[in-house]
Amino acid sequence: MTSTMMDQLRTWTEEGWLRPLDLAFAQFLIRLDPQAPALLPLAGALLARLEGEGHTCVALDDLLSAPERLLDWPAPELATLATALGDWPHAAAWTETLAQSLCVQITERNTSDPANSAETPLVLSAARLYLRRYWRDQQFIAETLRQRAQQRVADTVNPEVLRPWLEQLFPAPDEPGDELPWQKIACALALRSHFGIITGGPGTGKTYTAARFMALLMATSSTPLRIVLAAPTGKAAVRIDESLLSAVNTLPQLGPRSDMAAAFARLRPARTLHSLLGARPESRRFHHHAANPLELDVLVVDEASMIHQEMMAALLRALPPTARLILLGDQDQLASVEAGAVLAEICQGSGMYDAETCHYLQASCGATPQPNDSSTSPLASSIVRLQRSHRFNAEIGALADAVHGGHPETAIRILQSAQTSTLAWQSAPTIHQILNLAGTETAHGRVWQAAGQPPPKDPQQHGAWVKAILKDYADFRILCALRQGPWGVTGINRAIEDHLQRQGILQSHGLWYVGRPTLVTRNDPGLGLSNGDIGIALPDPDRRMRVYFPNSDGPPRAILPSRLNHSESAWAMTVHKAQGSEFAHTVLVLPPEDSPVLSRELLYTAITRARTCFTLIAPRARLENTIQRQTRRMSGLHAALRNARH
Ligand SMILES: Nc1ncnc2c1ncn2[C@@H]1O[C@H](COP(=O)(O)OP(=O)(O)OP(=O)(O)O)[C@@H](O)[C@H]1O
Repeated sequence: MTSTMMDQLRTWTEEGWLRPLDLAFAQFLIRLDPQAPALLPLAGALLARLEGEGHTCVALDDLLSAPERLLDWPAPELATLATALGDWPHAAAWTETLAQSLCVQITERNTSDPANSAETPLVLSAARLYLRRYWRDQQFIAETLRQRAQQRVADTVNPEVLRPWLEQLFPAPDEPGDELPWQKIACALALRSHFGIITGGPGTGKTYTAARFMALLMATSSTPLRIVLAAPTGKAAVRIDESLLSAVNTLPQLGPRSDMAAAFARLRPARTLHSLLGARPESRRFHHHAANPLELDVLVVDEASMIHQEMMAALLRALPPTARLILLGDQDQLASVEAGAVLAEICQGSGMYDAETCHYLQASCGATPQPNDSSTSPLASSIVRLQRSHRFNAEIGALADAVHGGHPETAIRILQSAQTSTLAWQSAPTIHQILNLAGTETAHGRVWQAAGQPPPKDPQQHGAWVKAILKDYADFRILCALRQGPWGVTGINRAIEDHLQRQGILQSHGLWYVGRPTLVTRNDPGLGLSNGDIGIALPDPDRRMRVYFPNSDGPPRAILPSRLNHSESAWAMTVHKAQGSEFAHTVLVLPPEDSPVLSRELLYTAITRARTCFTLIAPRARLENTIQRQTRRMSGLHAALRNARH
């Protein structure tokens, strides 16, 4: 029976429906437990395959009721899978069968049984099957966040004392007609406990609010605080630096202003989470952990939707229990590339505040939401969702709302009736449209032109020339849903490079050419570069090619191309890689054929990258079913947050 199952897994691997890694994991389980039932290798291979898609567990009811929603397999393979699963048609049958294996711990069974509490590679808990490390991280995150949210900071400012400070920082309601002053509420809640989340769409004032929270901490603390800013990627770290700078400029006088401005200046530059925790090359371990915690009092992390589960666990382990953690992010954006959707899971069911919290808000903010004690998450009172965008162009905002709400007809109406150049839609896509867009009308065209000119000889002028080119490049971006294929990143990058060569603009000598935008694809601590950083290959004053990277603290950094071992061209990039960035003009290309990666969250994320102009290149049918497809990552974190431990 088990050998027949292994044959089937091998066939699926040869046909490409499972990865060699998935098969290898099934083989590993069988080596550990040769007598195991046939369900074990099947469960192991599916679990590994789905982990590769970002799920932190397999929810058995989801798998058994609708495997086609989870696995992008053709109908015959799905039918074979359904037959294979037929012997274990419900979660209880899985529990009974997998309880016979040495490889699975069933958490609901008697954990005093040594066989059951051993460090098995798999854990089955509440009808969800996990790789042990995911289960362990999930339980740790849930337990730690519950404790943090419930623990009040020792020196909380009295709400009556806080009130005039908050009135000074948030002088008027967000907008006449706004129901509640959510930014003020977010600030007051963040001050009260060791954990807080400020979520909301783009431009809703997350950084604006966080800056006021930090200013209040600085103004009211009797001792100097060690405040650290961080983000999951280098790009996002640069952006929070920039946003914070403009937020500080809008701060009212709060105590000695010059001190405050200097104190904020000392917070920069923001760190990436990898560098903050002290990532070690080729290792999952970090320099900072529970026994060697970070030395800080307050940690503010931006773009928290990009934090994957393993990173969140590492961060919480390294955080001293007395330190405050504030997460900023948009829960509706695409989740991290790696497994988990931590921010969305934590924020699920938020927006309900218990009576004690409402009492505190009334006293400190002079306004409060209705108390609601029926919340399913103990963290709900630590989370605030900001409602109104202060930056967004109305048409882009309306389109983002229609997509987020799952209304294809409304989205199409908005795109078709756009009166300004803010929105454009090409519903019969051709590669020429993309080349035209990238070539003439936009900042890319200026990059090409500038790169073709001789570089200034004077170092200062040269620095300004490089900065201007980097800025032009940062104003325009083509985003793709897919990596491969003619409508994916590789196809479009190649089409643009071929086009430039035909036009005589690009003089290519192998991989590198003047004007090549270059995306770093792996962290390189030696060079001080992070996965996702983008530079442009340009001549230095002596006409030697260097790749120049933006640097918020000074002139662009020049790196020898030969030192960039992991990089690719970046005329186009994936929506995933663009997370944490914004461009004046964003173009999104969807392929003509359907693909499971085309989801509402991906489209929402792409639209919200656009600051002033968004162009969609996609057939109508693709747009419709992209809006209809909602991705849901399987995870037990929300349930674990509700249920303390199980
Ligand atoms: N209450 C407010 N009154 C006036 N301006 C505001 C207010 N809140 C935010 N803004 C302005 O709106 C803009 C966007 O704010 P901010 O950068 O804080 O938003 P964000 O939610 O952090 O954006 P992103 O999603 O891009 O990170 C900024 O220019 C900020 O100064």
